[in-house]
Amino acid sequence: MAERGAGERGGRNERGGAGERGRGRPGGARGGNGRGATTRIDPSRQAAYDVLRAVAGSDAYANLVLPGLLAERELSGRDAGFATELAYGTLRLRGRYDAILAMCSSRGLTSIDPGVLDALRLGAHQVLGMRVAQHAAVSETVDLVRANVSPGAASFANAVMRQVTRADAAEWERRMAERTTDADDLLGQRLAHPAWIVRALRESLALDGGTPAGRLEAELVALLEADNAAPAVTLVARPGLVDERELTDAVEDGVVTPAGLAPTAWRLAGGSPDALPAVRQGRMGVQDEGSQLVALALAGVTVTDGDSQWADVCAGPGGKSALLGAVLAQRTDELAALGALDRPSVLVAGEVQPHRVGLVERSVKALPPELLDVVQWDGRELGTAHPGRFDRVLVDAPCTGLGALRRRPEARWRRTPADLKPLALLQRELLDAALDATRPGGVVGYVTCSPHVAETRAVVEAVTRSREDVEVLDAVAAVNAVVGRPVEGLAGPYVQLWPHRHGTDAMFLALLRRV
Ligand SMILES: C[S@@+](CC[C@H](N)C(=O)[O-])C[C@H]1O[C@@H](n2cnc3c(N)ncnc32)[C@H](O)[C@@H]1O
Repeated sequence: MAERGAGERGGRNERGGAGERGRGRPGGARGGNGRGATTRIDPSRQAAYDVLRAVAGSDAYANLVLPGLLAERELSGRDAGFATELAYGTLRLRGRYDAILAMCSSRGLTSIDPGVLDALRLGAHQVLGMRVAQHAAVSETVDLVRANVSPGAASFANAVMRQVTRADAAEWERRMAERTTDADDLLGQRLAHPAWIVRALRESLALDGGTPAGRLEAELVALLEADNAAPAVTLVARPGLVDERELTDAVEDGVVTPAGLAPTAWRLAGGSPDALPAVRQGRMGVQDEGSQLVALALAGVTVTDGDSQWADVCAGPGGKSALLGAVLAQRTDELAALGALDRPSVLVAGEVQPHRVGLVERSVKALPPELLDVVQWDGRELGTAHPGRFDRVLVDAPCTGLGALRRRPEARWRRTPADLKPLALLQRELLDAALDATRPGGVVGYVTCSPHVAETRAVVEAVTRSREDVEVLDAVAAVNAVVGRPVEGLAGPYVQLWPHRHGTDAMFLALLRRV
């Protein structure tokens, strides 16, 4: 064991001198299950392993489990960074590592103990996806299995890991190609996406007029690669709540840089967003730049004859409600100064899940309370509850989330094609209800964080075909107006943003005027 410890430290030093990380801290397992009583398990690897087990065993979300686990085990700095990269990277690239492990194991993956399989996935990521020394990755994986599963399983893990180290990533890709005839399957294995998602993304890129001619396959690869890269943290500075001086100081101090498209969007240079007082106070928040762009585009479309009644149909957890609310507050002040406010302004933010209603309330805490009406509702009933009431309505519909795969490492392996049909039906019902609740002349923004055609243009086209009171607006012009210049790679009339093209989640926006 002593030699393993030394080897392990060597491996870490190759990653940047974190040799003594985690020693003597609470949280390091010492022979879990009492089976390997003398083995000292690296706390970071144990934390990553526990995240994978939680994700597999209880449908937990890694980004919700990991922070609590790191805090509970007092892992910070490099230890926390290593555990995070190990857990998220392994979860993202799971399909790739499974394809490789299948070639290294004498048993089919489905007959391997799930705990052993997760440890092997972590080991494969250390060898093939991180710069951890091979001997360290092998011995730490074996120790993890011995401590968490059994000594017998540890020798199996040792045999598999030794096979994994016998080839480099390029050689494993060559071997994958030998075993697969389906091109989407192979691309999916290489770049760790299920084949049905590869096909769906290709279809969406093919229908997107922003995809340059002859570049479909190259764009697809760039998109899949972008899904595998951890995104930078983007903040929103809610208009009217953060003053210019505060932002200038944050830029001068190297804390943030302008994100580049939305005027409200700022990239965090590093560290925790909560370190910023404006974030703690709800004047700023963590929000993808694409989410900001689509909300600001809806808020910017010209609406005449009153603009005080806004609704956010699917509000939880409240990021877009907070941005729309801040814009509405500013607009209300401007109208009041001109004596042109016809009635009190309100943003009704509704959400079906009670606990997410609470999240919305937290998100909008910095806004004037009289401006926000946070409610629990089923958005499908909006049209009958409030016919023709609203000037602007956002439908940020529940969706597969295929546009935010880089943020939710496990999501791509959880979703199945069977999710699409019920979601598409719900999306159509929500959009229909939103149009019914909008007055003639008012505008609805239909948004998804999925680029899947079944959830985007197919929903919009099904609804617009079935009604005669809807005009499709040019959403590209609305986004360009927000950015202040033409954004490359947008074709219209809908907006489809892409991680590899725009550095945002793959958000979709359609703007519809009720006529
Ligand atoms: C994509 S999320 C919205 C994200 C939110 N707009 C934001 O920016 O923070 C979709 C939300 O719709 C909610 N939802 C699902 N079905 C709904 C329904 N029938 N009525 C209202 N909300 C619903 C989900 O619970 C989820 O919180």
